[in-house]
Amino acid sequence: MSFTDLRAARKTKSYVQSSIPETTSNSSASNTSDAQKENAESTTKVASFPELYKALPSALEIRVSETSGRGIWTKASIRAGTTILSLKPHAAVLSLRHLDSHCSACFASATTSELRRCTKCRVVRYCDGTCQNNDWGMHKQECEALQRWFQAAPSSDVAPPSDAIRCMGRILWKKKKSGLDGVWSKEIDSMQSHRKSLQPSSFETNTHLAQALVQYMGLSSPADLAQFGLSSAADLVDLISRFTTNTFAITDPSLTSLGASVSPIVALINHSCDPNAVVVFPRASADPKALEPLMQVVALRDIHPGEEILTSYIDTILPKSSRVKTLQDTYYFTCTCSLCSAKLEVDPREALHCPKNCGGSCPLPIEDHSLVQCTKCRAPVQSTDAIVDAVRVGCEGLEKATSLEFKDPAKAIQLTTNLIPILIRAGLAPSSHPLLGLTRLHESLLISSFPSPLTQDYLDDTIRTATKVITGLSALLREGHPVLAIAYTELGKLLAVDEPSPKHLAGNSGVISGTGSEHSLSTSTSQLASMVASSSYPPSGPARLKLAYNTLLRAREMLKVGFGKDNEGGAVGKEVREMLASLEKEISVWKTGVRNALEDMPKVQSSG
Ligand SMILES: C[S@@+](CC[C@H](N)C(=O)[O-])C[C@H]1O[C@@H](n2cnc3c(N)ncnc32)[C@H](O)[C@@H]1O
Repeated sequence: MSFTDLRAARKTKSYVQSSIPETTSNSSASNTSDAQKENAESTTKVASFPELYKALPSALEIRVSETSGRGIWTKASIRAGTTILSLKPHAAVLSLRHLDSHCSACFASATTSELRRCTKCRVVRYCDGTCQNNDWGMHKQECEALQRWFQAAPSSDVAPPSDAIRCMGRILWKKKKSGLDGVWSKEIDSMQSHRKSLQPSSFETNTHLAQALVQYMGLSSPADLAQFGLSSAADLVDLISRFTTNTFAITDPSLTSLGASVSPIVALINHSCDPNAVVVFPRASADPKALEPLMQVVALRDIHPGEEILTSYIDTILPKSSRVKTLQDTYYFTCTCSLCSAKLEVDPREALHCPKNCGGSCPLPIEDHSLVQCTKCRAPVQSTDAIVDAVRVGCEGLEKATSLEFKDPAKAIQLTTNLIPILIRAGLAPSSHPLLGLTRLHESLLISSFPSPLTQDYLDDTIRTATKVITGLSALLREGHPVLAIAYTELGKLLAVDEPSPKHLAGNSGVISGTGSEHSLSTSTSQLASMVASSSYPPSGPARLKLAYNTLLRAREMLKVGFGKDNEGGAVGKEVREMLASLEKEISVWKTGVRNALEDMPKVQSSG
């Protein structure tokens, strides 16, 4: 058992003994066998808190493992696309960027003028009085705290506190309101903390956060802390550690991050870089006002009885070294999942095309002058130092462009435009890091900067970029993964946009070279990869419509997995169904037009 395992085991003990991690002594699990015994007993002891986790369906159970502490296992078979858990988070807040464009209660998006702003704090906005009333229990004290925050601010342009601070504020006020011994509070207190393992840098960050939280909540003495079940500043740092380990990003149905949320039940799920389930917010509840934001855990593949439900805490398109670092820095464990322990000859996240184009691939060289060759034809890769340099520059550029995405999109797009060709010339496969990250960012920048009027070249360039994103993602993600489903949806939508100056009207038939006819417009990854390499891609006119239709059909199937089949892929699934219906009409109008034209043709010929 590694040190990390032992540490995870200790955490299990702390939960089992008191359900309040901060009271655990570090010396209580001083050796591996003690820890193993304690973990073995934990399953029974978890059951001794029957009042907690009532929302867990009976087909699921909490078990404790030596390596990862508590987790959720299934007793029944679960089919891909099944919604395993569906619940409202204990607490949720919008990030600063979305406070003016989304309702702070149900998280629906709207224009700023459609939303009603709270007249007192002037920070949060709501769809209407119903949403405002629904949120009042949470917002009441938050509202006073926000007013205090601005009164104490040195200038009028000070931003509200970060989403982490506002979310922790909501948690503490709700704990007090619902009773420190109540189920709600106990579930929050039972979430795993890594206070004792904090790195010095994280400790410093958490201490700063603690200071901001104290200021925001207007706490000035230990007595003030006691009302929230906290007895010292160390308890506050512990709350922050628990928050960091157990927070989920709230996303909209297209996976744009909207803010932060905490759900103690969903936080019981352990991590895998090759997950069998995913956490999404499909926005498909029957009563959006009261139930949203509804958090759902959906099965990405069939899961068998006795299997653990595992989601990914991080972006799995990243190479192993980045995943290991993030998991260690933020979650304090070393991942031993099937992907991390697989001995891959070439990881598609770090792959080069064969220099002889034999169809094989080569691992990325990791240092200058390292010897790499194609795993199929054994052709050696030349100029490895130039490739290493290109990757380094690409990684730095990706970081910079990501930080500029909203602050200075023109600069960000300049960076992605310059860097992508460098990495392509270096031979990186579309699924390789940082090429895939840059291509995804480039697509999203192109879409958000659509010129008015839109030009054919700009639209076609965006379509080519979206196609390359799918080619890269398909090598890494399971069919039906929500990220892939949204990528197909984006491409389908782009293909369905009215062409500003259609090529087919300028004499181009709209048939893609290499595909023969519009009937062979397949959306398989290999077909998309060969299409995007052709100079006549994307097609124009009817062939484009047909490709849009096929792409959206594929997206609909994937959305039904990634966002749940019960709700037919959530809000995006619904939008795609509507688009398919209107494309069907467009295609049939076009077919009728062609038929009529063909029927008219002989008459024209005979009269001539
Ligand atoms: C969100 S919690 C998951 C539930 C947690 N196991 C518990 O007992 O409350 C995240 C923490 O669980 C542990 N964990 C999650 N996945 C793990 C894994 N694959 N291997 C080892 N530890 C893991 C780590 O300590 C991590 O910080």
